[in-house]
Amino acid sequence: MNHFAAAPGGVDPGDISRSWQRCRTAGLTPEQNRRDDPHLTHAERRMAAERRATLVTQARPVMEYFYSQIKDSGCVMLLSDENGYLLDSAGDADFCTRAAQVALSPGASWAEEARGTNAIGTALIERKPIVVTGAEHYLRHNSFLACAAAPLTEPDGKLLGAIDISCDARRYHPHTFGLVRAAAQMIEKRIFELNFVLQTKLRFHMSSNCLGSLMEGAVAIGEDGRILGANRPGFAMLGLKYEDIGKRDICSLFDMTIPELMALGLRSQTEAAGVRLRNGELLYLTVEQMRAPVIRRPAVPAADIQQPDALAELDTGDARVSKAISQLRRVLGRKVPILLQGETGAGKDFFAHAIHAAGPRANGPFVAVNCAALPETLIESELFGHAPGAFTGARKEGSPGRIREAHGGTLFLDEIGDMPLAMQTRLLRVLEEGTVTPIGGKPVPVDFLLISATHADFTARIAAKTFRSDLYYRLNGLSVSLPPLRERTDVAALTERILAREAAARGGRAPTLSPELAEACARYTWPGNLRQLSGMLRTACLMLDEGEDTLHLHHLSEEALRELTTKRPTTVTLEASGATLREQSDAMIAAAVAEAGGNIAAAARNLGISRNTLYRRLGNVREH
Ligand SMILES: Nc1ncnc2c1ncn2[C@@H]1O[C@H](COP(=O)(O)OP(=O)(O)OP(=O)(O)O)[C@@H](O)[C@H]1O
Repeated sequence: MNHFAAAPGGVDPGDISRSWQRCRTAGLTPEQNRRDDPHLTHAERRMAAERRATLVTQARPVMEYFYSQIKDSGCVMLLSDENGYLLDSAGDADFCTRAAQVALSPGASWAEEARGTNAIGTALIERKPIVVTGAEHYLRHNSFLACAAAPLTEPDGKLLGAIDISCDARRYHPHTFGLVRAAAQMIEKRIFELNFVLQTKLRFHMSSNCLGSLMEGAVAIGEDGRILGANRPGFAMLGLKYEDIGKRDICSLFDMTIPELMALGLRSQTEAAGVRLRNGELLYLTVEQMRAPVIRRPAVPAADIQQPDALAELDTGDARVSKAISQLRRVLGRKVPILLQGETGAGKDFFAHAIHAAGPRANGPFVAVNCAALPETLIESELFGHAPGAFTGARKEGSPGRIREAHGGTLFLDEIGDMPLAMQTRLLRVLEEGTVTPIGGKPVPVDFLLISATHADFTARIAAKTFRSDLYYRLNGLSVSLPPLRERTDVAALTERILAREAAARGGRAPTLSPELAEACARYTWPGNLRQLSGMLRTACLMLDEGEDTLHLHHLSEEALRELTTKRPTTVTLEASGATLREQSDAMIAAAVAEAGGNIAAAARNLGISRNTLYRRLGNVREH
C-alpha cells in the first residue's frame, strides 16, 4: 500500500517518511511485539501528572469540551507530556481490543523512539501537528488506528506535551485534524493567560474582527519592553523565534517606544489601533496594562540594579506595611495559608497578586474568587466544580471548578468572611484532605497556596456562629493586617508611585503635587483607601493640559475637591471610642450616604467603592 496516498490535506508526507527513517535508524522493527510497549507504574504516573499539573488542569476542561463534540464518533482524546507519556484521556477507547485500550490509557508511552511513527510521538519530534493513519504507523500492531496530534508549547517555546484524537482507522474524519489543532490552541491560550496575569499584554491580528478569538496573537512584555512570551499565532504573526523570548525588545518589531505603546494602550481600550510592523504589515492591536505598580527609574548600569520583586514594589516606607512584607517573605515558598485583613480598598488584592508573583509558584495559576460576588446557588459548583451533567443546568462538559484550576499555583479567596456556612464546611474538608470533590464526581488531589482576604471582623462572626472557628484557624497560618490609608505614613511615596504608573501608561512624565494638594491629601481620612486615592489621581491626571506637570486642587473633580477640603471628624471620633474595624467602616458608610443626601452612586464614588459593594454593605449596616 502507498502510505502517503492516504495523507490528509495540510499534512506533509515528508513528516512520515522522515519518521520511518528515524525508526529504522533506532533499530525498531515493524513487527515489534506489543509486550515491549513501555508503561509507567501508578506512582510514576502520579509523579508525571504532578510535574505537569498546570498542563493537566488547563487541558482537562478543553478535552472535555472537545470530547463532547465528537462523543459518538468512537474517538478518544489523549494528553501526553513532552516525553510522550499519556497523562490524561477523555472518552472510551472501546473501539479497540482491551490490550490496545491499555496503550491508550494514562501511563502508556507514545514516544516515537519506543512506538515508532505515531501522531503524538512524531508531532513532539517534528514540533508540528501531524496525522498518522492506518499503515502509516511504523509498528504493524498500531495500524488499526488513525490519530491526529498537535504539540503543546509554553509561551517561551518550551515543549509541554501533545494533545491527540485517536479512533479506529476506518472511522477517521479529516475534520479531526482541525479539531485537534483548535484544542491545542485553546490549551496554549489558557496557559499563556495564566503565565502572564500581571504582565502587560499586546493582543493583535491582521483583521480587527479576529481580536478576542482563538486566532488572536498575544505577546507579554516586561517593564523594559522585553518579550516574555507569546502564543502560537503571536509567534507566527510577529515572525518571532523561540530564541527571541526574554531577549528581543517589542520596540524592535513595531518601531515605537514603550511610552508610545502604553499611550496606544490607553486609546486601544475603546477601539483597536492599527499599527504597522517594521516589515510593513498592518496589525490591529490592543494593549492590556499590567496590574502591578510600575516604577520607572533613571537608567542605572545593569550590574547595579537589585531586581525588586513584586512585594518590594509595595514597600513604600510605612513601618506597618514594611513589617507585613518582611513577615510575608518568611513564609514565601512554604504552604502557609495567608489571611489578609484590612478595610476595603486597602490593597489586599494587590498584596495577594504580589505574594503570588514573588513566590516560587509565580509560574503557576493565580485564581481569584470573590466569595461575596457569587450568588449562593452558584458558589458550590464554581468553587468545587461538577461532573458532566451533574445537575440540571450544569455545563454539559462539566467544570473543574476554581479550586482545581489553582492547582500548582495560588487560590485567592477574597471576602472570605462572606462565604456561606455550607461552603465553609466543604472548603475546610479540601484544606484538611488536600483533595477536592466536584459535584457528582470523585475526589481529585489539589495543591495550591491559599490566600484569603476579608474586611470582616472574624471574632464577631465566630461569636455569631456565621463563621466556623476551625476554618478560621486553618486560613490563618499567617495573618497580615494592612493599615488603612489614613494611618499610613507613606501617603506621599504612594502618591508618587501611583503617578509614575499613570505616567508610564500615558507615555508622559509623572506630574508632581502642588503643596496645597499634597497637604490636603495628607490631612484627608481616605474612607476608600488606596482605591480612592488612585482613582482621584487618575482622574486628575486626565485634567492636565499639554505641558502641565503639576497637579493642583483645581485639577480635582468637584466632588473630590469638596471631599478633600471638608473636615471628616467621623473617623477620629470612632477611633478614639475604640470601635471595631467593622463598626468604624459601617459608620463611615452611613456617614457617606447621609453626606451625599442618600445618593448611592455619589456616596459610592466618595467612598471609592463600587455601587454593588455599597448596596451589599448597606444591607449589613441595616442588619446591625
Ligand atoms: N500598593 C498600591 N499602589 C498603588 N495603588 C494601589 C496599591 N494597592 C491598591 N491600589 C489601588 O487601590 C485599588 C484597590 O486595591 P485592592 O483591590 O487591592 O483593595 P482591596 O483591599 O482588595 O479592596 P476590596 O476589599 O474592596 O476588594 C487598586 O485597584 C489600585 O488602584
